[in-house]
Amino acid sequence: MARMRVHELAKELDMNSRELLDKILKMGIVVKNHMSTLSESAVAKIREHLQRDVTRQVEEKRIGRQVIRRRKKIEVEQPAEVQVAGAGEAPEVLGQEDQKAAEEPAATEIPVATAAKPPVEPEDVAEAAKPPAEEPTPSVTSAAEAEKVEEVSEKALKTAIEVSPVPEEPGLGEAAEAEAVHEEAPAEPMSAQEDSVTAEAMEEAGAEPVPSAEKEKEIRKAPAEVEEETDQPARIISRPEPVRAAEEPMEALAVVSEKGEEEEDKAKKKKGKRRRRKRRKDEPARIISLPEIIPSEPEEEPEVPPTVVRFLPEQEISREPLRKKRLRPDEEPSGPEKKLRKGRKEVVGREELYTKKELRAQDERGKESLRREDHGPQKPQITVPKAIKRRIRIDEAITVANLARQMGVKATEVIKKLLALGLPANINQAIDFDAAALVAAEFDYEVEKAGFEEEDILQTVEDRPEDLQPRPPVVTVMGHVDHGKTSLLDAIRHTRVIDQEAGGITQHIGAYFVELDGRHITFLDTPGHEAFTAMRARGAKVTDIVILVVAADDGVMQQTVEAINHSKAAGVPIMVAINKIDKPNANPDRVKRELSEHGLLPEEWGGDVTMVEISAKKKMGIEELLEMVLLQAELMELKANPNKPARGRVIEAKLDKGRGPVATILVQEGTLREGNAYVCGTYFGRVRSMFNDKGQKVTAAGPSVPVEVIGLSGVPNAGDDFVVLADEKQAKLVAEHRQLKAREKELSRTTKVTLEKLYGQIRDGQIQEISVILKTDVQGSLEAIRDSLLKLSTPDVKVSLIHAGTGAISESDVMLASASNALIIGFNVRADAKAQELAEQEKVSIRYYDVIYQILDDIKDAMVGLLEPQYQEEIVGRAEVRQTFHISRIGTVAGCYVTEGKVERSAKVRLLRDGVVVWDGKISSLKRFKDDAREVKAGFECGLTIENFNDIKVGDLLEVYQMVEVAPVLETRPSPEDRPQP
Ligand SMILES: Nc1nc2c(ncn2[C@@H]2O[C@H](COP(=O)(O)OP(=O)(O)OP(=O)(O)O)[C@@H](O)[C@H]2O)c(=O)[nH]1
Repeated sequence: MARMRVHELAKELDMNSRELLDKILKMGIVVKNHMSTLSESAVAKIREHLQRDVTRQVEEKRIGRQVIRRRKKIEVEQPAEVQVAGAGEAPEVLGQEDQKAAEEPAATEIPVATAAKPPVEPEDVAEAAKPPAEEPTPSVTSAAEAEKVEEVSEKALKTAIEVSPVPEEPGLGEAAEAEAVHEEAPAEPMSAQEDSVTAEAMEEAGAEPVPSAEKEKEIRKAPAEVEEETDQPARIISRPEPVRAAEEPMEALAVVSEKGEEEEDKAKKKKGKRRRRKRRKDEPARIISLPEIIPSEPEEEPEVPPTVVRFLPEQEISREPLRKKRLRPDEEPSGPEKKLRKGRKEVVGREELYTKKELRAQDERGKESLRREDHGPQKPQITVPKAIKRRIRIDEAITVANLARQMGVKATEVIKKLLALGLPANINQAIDFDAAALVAAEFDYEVEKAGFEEEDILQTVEDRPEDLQPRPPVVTVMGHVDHGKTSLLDAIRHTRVIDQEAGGITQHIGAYFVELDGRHITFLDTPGHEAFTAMRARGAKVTDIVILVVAADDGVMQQTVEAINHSKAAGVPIMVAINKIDKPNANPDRVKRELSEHGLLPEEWGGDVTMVEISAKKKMGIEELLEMVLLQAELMELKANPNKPARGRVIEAKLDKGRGPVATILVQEGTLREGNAYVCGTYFGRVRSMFNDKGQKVTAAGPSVPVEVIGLSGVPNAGDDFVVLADEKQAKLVAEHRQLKAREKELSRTTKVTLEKLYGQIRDGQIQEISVILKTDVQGSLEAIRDSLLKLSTPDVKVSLIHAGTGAISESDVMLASASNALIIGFNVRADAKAQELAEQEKVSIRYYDVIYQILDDIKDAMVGLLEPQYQEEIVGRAEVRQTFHISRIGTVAGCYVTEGKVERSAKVRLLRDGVVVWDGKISSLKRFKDDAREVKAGFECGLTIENFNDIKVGDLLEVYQMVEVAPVLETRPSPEDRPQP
């Protein structure tokens, strides 16, 4: 027999571990608790001691005639006194079994084991050894109970059970008792003596000593190891699980007894399902080897309470710090625990991850973020561009779309603002600088006039004085009609150009280059002040000297004066050529006198105007005139720098069938060469080839030299500039920019006033008067029409005569009309082609008449249109209400009888009650029976409803009326200030 533990021995002896423990202690054998190991000699001693105390008796009692109750009777003798180390009290002696007590329910039979209580009967002990939870309250009178008692008694023959004085609770079974012992065990400190005894006993068995209490605690803290042990069959038994606590003694008894399978099986059956399950799980062989294994593994120390063993691992693991760096070397997991950690998903608390300091820091940060959240989430903020970015550069006009894009707003917003400003425009329409500035201000943007960007490219460098060289003068001929301008140019050309050329074929290029004694003069073959003005209107200042031709026989005429004025305005010096001196009625002095009246005083009269008497027809005084021109040029010190890229002006341009666009360019400065890249107006290109005024091909043209240039991408306008650039790319850039500007300008150009639009413009407050430019064929009709027009003026609308004159409608007239927003009336005259073209460009309205009263009627109608429309009430019909109906959703329907005229669906209605107007509104519905009607005539009945009015009563009178527009009547009384002008 090997060593045994107390509880195993108790099981073998079929008695309570506590009781056995007490008995052992009383025997003087030092044990700590029921798990303490007993040496072989101690076991033998205990057995011997207990067996002596048990005697077997069978008690028979006749209950009836045929019934004899036979009971096993265990008589417990007074055990021999054993000296118990450390226990001063004498062992208790069990008294005789009370017969009656056996018949009482087991629950009540279980004695409360206290030191003061009487001994417990053997039957009671046997009963108490069974798990009370599985055993119903037995009735000792039943046969089954008799058998049970008999079996227990048989076991009791081998064992002596001594009831210990350990306190018990009534009804508490062995299992609970055992568990209580288990739980108490760890708390009980093991004395040094006990340790030594236990260790000694273990040494005898060749096993390792039982670990100390401290060690045991450490083992409990190593849950993984304990958990791992559960996989080892031999150790399962050694682990005092709570569910098995009550079974352990019985199991041990069964194993150790080896009395036969029968006894064991019987015992198993009585233990119920849990017992059977245990048996299936545990293999006998392992159980047998139990004693040898237990001491070899200190961590198997079954001192650990079952509850602790079961739940401790996870608790302990969860408390394990996650971070390895925090682990001390002795805390490092190893072996099974390490494996366990690998395979298990661990839940680690925040407190285990961070130190207290870190946690405090995190809490502070959390509070800070909460404080920030208190302010609410940040909303997207609309960033306002800097002031420098809120400036928009506009040349002369800008499209609505472009403006909106530059401001970063929707085009519709811009259009709305424009409408609010009274400037209706669509998205593609260009608005001028002023309108753009107004709209931009609405969006907090500034508009600044963009310095012409191309100026950055077309840089004009001031020439140094030493670079300047004398250049030929450029001369324009002006004069009144038929005074001989063309004849003069022809005379110069023939004498100075054609006559010198062999062959005499001169190509007309609009300019002549005349040589006189090695000196040159450039004549522009565009006589007349219209062209001069047109050139000037484009900013082209090409003429150095004006030759004013005045016929000696005719004197100063209207266009002579205009030419004088135009020249003076341009600041161009004038030289006078008194022509037709060959005529007999020529009177040069009269001409000089008349010219002096216009500020041109001849030199011989002390003035500064050179006057040369010539005859174009007779070619007289031509060279003298040229000499005087050259002299004038010398006085003017006309100079230019020929050593730089050329700049010039377009004198004339046309589309040649064979050569494409051809332009006559007057080089004003620099030298134009073949191959030069240039920009000309809105076109660009390279100079493919050049020809002079004689049709000769040239490779270079200096200042004041007219050349015909081929290689243009389009036909430019007269007066356009011509600039040579470094490369064609730059030229293209400038040209495209100009095209864009021209387009915007064209789009922004508002149509000038027309007679048809006058009314609208006056109504919108744009026009308070009608401006007219009158051109007639004769002076007489001019005066008649002028007086009639001025008489049309009324206090509401004023007719303003901007300009009146005889002759065809000229470009000047168109330009004037464009500038003054006037319309042109031509009486028996027409506009010339250029004027017509210009009028189309400038959107100037020209109206032609041949009957005076038609002019007056049209103007009068236009003026009438200017007046606010007037409306007059017209009664359509009358009706009386004879019945009313109220219909939900519709309201009150008036059943009426039309007494007069008719009732119209679209008409207005006035409701009269006792002669008082109660309501004035519109008819909302009109029905004839059930059908909608457009009108109901007198003598018929109808039903009608009035818009937004339901208080219709029987007897009300309805007056149906409509507002009719009445033509306004103009007051014929002229304004005092609108007297006919001289
Ligand atoms: N006797 C005489 N007749 C001249 C002279 N110069 C021009 N004429 C005549 O005057 C008329 C008009 O001459 P133009 O050269 O056409 O005059 P213009 O100024 O060019 O006329 P417009 O082009 O209509 O403005 C022609 O019949 C010429 O023959 C001249 O010196 N003496």
